Amino acid sequence: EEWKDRGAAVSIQRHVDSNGNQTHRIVKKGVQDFNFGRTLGEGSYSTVLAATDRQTLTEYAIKVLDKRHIIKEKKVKYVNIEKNTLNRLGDHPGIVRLYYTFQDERSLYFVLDLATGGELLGFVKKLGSFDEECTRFYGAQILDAIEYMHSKGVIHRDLKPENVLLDDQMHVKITDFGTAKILDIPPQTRASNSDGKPQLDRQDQDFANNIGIPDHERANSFVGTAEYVSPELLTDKSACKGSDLWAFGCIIFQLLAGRPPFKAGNEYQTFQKIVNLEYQFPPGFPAVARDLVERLLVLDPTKRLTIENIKSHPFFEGVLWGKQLWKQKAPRLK
Ligand SMILES: Nc1ncnc2c1ncn2[C@@H]1O[C@H](COP(=O)(O)OP(=O)(O)OP(=O)(O)O)[C@@H](O)[C@H]1O
Ligand SMILES: O=C(O)[C@@H]1CCC(=O)N(CCc2ccc(Cl)cc2)[C@H]1c1ccccc1Cl
Repeated sequence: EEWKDRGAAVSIQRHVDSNGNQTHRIVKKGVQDFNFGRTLGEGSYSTVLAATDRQTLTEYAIKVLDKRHIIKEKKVKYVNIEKNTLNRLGDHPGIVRLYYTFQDERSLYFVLDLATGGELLGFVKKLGSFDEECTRFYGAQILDAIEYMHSKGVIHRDLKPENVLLDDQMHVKITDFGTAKILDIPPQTRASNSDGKPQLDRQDQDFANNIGIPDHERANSFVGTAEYVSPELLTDKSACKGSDLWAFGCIIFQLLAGRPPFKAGNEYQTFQKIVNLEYQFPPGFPAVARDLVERLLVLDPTKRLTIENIKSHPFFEGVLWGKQLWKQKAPRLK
């Protein structure tokens, strides 16, 4: 009973030992197991604090969500989406990893990778814009992480430089999965109940209840950050994997130009520019990068470059994809 009042959670850590045998360790972590340090930042429903695990001295970022506030703002669904998505995406160097979750009477806690470098946006603002080499490196890491997400049936839906964090090696760590979309949850049917019908769990039940309801009629149909929203999300309210590649095109443009392609006085005008594909390249925008961006910022998502096409585009010539990409030194941002 002791673990209940310590707000601890029992979590199963999958462990693969040196000769590849998989074991499971029962790990019980709670608030008492960490020394909380400085505030790294604040979200609408959350505070993120640096923290050290008192046993292992490992440093983490712990995202603390206020239950009362979440319930009041009707964001409980997003909390579950963030947790379920992060649990699915536990094994990629370019995605913030979720180690534990636990709660106490007031808060929910997400123990995450600590990204000490802060947001990519900060560096773009500080430097004005990136040169081609830096854009290639950060673009490649972001694309590699998107490829992994999509392979796990996850669409981020709100990719932007604020959600691309950097770790102590200045490597990419993508965060903020509360508004992600999990595709085709394979209906895991449980042991069938009395009348022999397969028993669906809540997640599948929820999915099954909503299936066939187009996004725009679904209560929580979500729109990302204006500048990076894809045209299909604005016109028929449905996001697809291509929506993340539209946002990727906006990010590549912004790293080189120092501003996003679609920006107007207010959200409505920004949306108009997007659906009318109204954007201009600044003078001096590199031609190879321009070609890549022009093939990503395409209104019809089925006509956009696929991840494979992007990886073999001349702009990414020479990039070593896969594990190599994450072992190399980040180019100095200048
Ligand atoms: N793993 C992390 N390591 C370091 N800093 C982080 C980490 N996660 C979030 N932060 C920082 O903490 C701040 C709050 O992040 P959080 O995800 O809680 O809210 P948000 O998504 O930025 O805001 P909102 O909830 O309004 O979208 C952000 O500025 C972010 O840069
Ligand atoms: O899904 C889980 O892992 C557990 C299941 C048991 C549980 O009670 N919670 C918290 C559910 C919850 C979600 C939102 C609010 Cl505002 C309050 C409680 C879930 C939870 C615990 C800690 C952190 C996040 C979550 Cl979703």
